[in-house]
Amino acid sequence: MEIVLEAEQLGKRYGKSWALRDCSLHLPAGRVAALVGPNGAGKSTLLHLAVGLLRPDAGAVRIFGESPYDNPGVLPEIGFVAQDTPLYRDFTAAELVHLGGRMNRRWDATLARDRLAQLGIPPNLPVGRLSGGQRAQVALALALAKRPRLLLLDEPVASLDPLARREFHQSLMGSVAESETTVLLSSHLLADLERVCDYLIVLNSARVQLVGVVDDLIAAHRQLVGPRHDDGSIGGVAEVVRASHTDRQSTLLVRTDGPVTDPTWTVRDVGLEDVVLAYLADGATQTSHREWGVPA
Ligand SMILES: Nc1ncnc2c1ncn2[C@@H]1O[C@H](COP(=O)(O)OP(=O)(O)OP(=O)(O)O)[C@@H](O)[C@H]1O
Repeated sequence: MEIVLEAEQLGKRYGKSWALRDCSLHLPAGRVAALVGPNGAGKSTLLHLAVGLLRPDAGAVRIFGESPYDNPGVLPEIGFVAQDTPLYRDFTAAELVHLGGRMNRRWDATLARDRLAQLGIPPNLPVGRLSGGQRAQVALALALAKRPRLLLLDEPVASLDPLARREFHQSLMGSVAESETTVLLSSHLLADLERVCDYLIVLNSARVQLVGVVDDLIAAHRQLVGPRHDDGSIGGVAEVVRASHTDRQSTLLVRTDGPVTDPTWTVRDVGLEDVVLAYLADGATQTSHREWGVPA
């Protein structure tokens, strides 16, 4: 199994605060991976480290075995669309496609033009006058024209309406299926991600909470509902990820290590959104409450 992106105890600090800490994970080739977490979790920081825009303060990140900060030779293999889809606003889409050809050794202008024509993007209008969604499509077309082996997208659909989001994801999936590109995209839209991603990385408060193949993660978690349960082990449960209680009843999101056969529990399957939200529920707000001087 080829590993495209590998982070080992990776950390980045701004002043005294860690934006990313002890981040260890790997992304196998051919995956379409979701990078999720609340605002300020460290998603953009991880992507910027992966593309060599930031230098790690601890540990290492390697893309195809190379440090992107120390070895710019790996950068032609990476396509990156930053959060605000920065483009030269006075240039037209046609000019940007042409410019890309002058700036990149490997450049598929035909692919970019075909995509943009298919999407009805006007070629001769300055991109600053296109809609947010159209600009996102131009940025994606330019990134794909690079024929990258790894494509990093920082909240690519944030400015799109639901229909445009669906079209964006469909066209992205079509392109990467053809080219076998590995994709890592950050987003807050969990329901959308479930449709397009087969690998998941959850960040919270600068730390990795969960990494793995989506189907494996879903298969390894269950919701249990039963009489109030405050403590003690449950057969088949490796970890209680999140618990909520009423006076008489407990609802648990658990990671299993076998079948849960105790008949006092009603066992339900969970979706990706349930799993992610359970891992994000704890811990994030403690520091914030302290800093604001209000009770948690
Ligand atoms: N240039 C910077 N200077 C100081 N702190 C920064 C800087 N960039 C990011 N941070 C801090 O690092 C932390 C992680 O930020 P980052 O942008 O990686 O989060 P994110 O998960 O991408 O958030 P969002 O979902 O809001 O885009 C935050 O606490 C942020 O305030």
